[in-house]
Amino acid sequence: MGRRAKNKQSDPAPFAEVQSNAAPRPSAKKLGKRKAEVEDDAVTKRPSKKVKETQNKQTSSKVKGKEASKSGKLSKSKEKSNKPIIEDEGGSSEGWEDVDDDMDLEASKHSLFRDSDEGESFAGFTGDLDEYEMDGSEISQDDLLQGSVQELDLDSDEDEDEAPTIPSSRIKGLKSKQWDRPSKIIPTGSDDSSSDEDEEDEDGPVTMANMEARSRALDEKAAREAQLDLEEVQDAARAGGEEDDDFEGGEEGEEGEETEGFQLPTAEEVEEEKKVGGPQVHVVQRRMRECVRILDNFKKRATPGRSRSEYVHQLVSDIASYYGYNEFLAEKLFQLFPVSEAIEFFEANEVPRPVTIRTNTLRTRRRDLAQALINRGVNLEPIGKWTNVGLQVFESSVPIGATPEYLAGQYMLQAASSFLPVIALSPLPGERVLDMASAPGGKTTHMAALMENTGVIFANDANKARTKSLTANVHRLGCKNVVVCSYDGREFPKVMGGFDRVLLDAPCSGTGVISKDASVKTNKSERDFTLLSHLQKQLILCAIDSVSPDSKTGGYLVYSTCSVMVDENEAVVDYALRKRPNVKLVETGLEFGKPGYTKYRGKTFDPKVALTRRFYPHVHNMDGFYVAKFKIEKRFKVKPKDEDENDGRADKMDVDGQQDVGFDSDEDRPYIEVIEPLTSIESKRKRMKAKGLRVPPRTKPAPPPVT
Ligand SMILES: C[S@@+](CC[C@H](N)C(=O)[O-])C[C@H]1O[C@@H](n2cnc3c(N)ncnc32)[C@H](O)[C@@H]1O
Repeated sequence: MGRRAKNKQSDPAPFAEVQSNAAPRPSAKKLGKRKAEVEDDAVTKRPSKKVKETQNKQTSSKVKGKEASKSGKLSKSKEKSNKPIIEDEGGSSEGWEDVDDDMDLEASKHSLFRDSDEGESFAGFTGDLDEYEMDGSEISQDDLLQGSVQELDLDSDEDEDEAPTIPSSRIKGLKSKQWDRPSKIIPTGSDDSSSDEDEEDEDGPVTMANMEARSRALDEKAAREAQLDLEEVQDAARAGGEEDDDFEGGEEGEEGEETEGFQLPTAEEVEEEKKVGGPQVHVVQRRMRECVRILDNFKKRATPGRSRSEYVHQLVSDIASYYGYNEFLAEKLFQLFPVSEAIEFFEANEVPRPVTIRTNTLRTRRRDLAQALINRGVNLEPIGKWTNVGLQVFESSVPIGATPEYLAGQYMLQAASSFLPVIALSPLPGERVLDMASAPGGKTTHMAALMENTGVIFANDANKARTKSLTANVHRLGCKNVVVCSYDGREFPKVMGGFDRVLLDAPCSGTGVISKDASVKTNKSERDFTLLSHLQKQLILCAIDSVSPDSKTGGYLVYSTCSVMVDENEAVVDYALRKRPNVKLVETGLEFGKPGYTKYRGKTFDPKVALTRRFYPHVHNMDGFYVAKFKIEKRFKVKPKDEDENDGRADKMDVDGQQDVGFDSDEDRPYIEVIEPLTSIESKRKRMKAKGLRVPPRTKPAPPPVT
């Protein structure tokens, strides 16, 4: 069983849905882990709006299957529709006998499956820094070189190469509100224009000819449902259940607003709760609702004498126990959002994201792939307008990770968010590209397709074991312009430089992919974030220095993570801007995403950091992700500026200046101290030996850095 499957969570209903009079439970320590179990007991009540919409969506989902069935495509496979879409490698291939070759392919010739190249790839990784037993000061150099990369396993595990699995809840129970209907992978409230109210789903079979219209109608419906969901969550969070009718009154005229009936627990009560193993679930749920409601309008709703931080503290503590996070991480994530949005984020992490695939345009066209998969009984549709290679899979009677098309390399199983950095980088045919942390190759193979198998991509990953799956994917997808290598990214550009474009899809905490790997909820500590941010800062400087400012066609770096943490994103980007005055941030070219923070908890970043993009599960229905794009210019000499005048930043591109741009400021020292030993001749010799390369004689000086 894959890691994803192991970490799979059931899909509990939003806390707001569980009535506060649910049957009391004796103890609720580790509530998060037992949440689903608890909810079985709890009386659930869905707001009427929700019920209606849910019925619609279920109908719609069924209708899709019915349509396909009518067209003769799913007649047998429908019976098997409860089978997993994707099975572990070696999973069965049953369902293939359902293939119907009679589909009128001509009908598909026009319409939505425009061919093109974009998007791809899989989502991030999640590393477990706890496995890396090191204590800051006692790290040996070799540990830092190899341990930090390989033992940390700073890689995403929800990879397309590893027998893709879908949590069974996606297929069987249809519990997930986001899964059991075609929820759209786009920003909510997007630019969908057209049209008719409720286009009927039952008016005929799905064909390639009518699929675009159908798809649009479903998208619209999904957008409406998403909006209703959002409103519902917000209402529930604010109003705290139907008994709290005071919220409807709005902000005005609430003078005598009801605050009675809920009091924060006293220290003694908290102690009592602890003694009996923690609070009961319904107590936690009610307290969370009340805290959200009060924090939403603290002045009017708080109990006199209680501070805002007391409510926040209680809410964070309850979030941690309810959703199963450690308190440190619950608080760090909570701080990212306004109060009720934070709840939406935590809720979204309980729900799996849609299954998506990327067409490999080196092997096929999207419409042909869609047709082939429809013929096999796969229910799918294009992801959204922002990608012309992505398909979202709703249900399938065959394992999506083992179809003949998959094995023939016609597609990659990839999270929609992983398409984004490659779209932002937009490598061109004939270019020289570095993918600095590339395994298992979702983004590498996407880039190879955009480059039409020309030029060259150096696909590097420090973890040698992971380069095996990278190589396998490169072969399966027919990428002929890829050279796989395994260096610590911090050795670039000394290993090689002069790239037109570089992608640094950095090792990160995986806080954007908690729905795929729930272990992140409990295995991250403050020290992990410090170490990761440190590594990311080292890597980004090396990535910048690997780009050729003289590139005729490019000169770009894209930095991405599957983390939502500011320390791993904006703080790293801002650091790079300060350390390398020859780079500037540019538009990512992505049509959606929230702007990066320019101010966060007392820190101020370069205003241009707003050009970077954040993606969230609760907003975009995709994994949490971050994308920044830099243009690298020539390294002119710069004149140091008066610290006071310029916030310590060098005056960029002042050719009359004196001081070269470099690493050698005091601020860099802690980073250099780690890098330097790693690039010493001796450790280089060791690494070369380990790789089976010929080691140069000891007298030979190390090659000069490539600039
Ligand atoms: C987020 S994953 C990359 C996913 C990949 N870009 C894809 O789309 O398939 C991060 C990768 O960074 C690698 N890594 C960790 N530390 C590294 C380092 N110092 N240098 C290069 N790669 C590193 C991990 O082995 C992991 O494969």
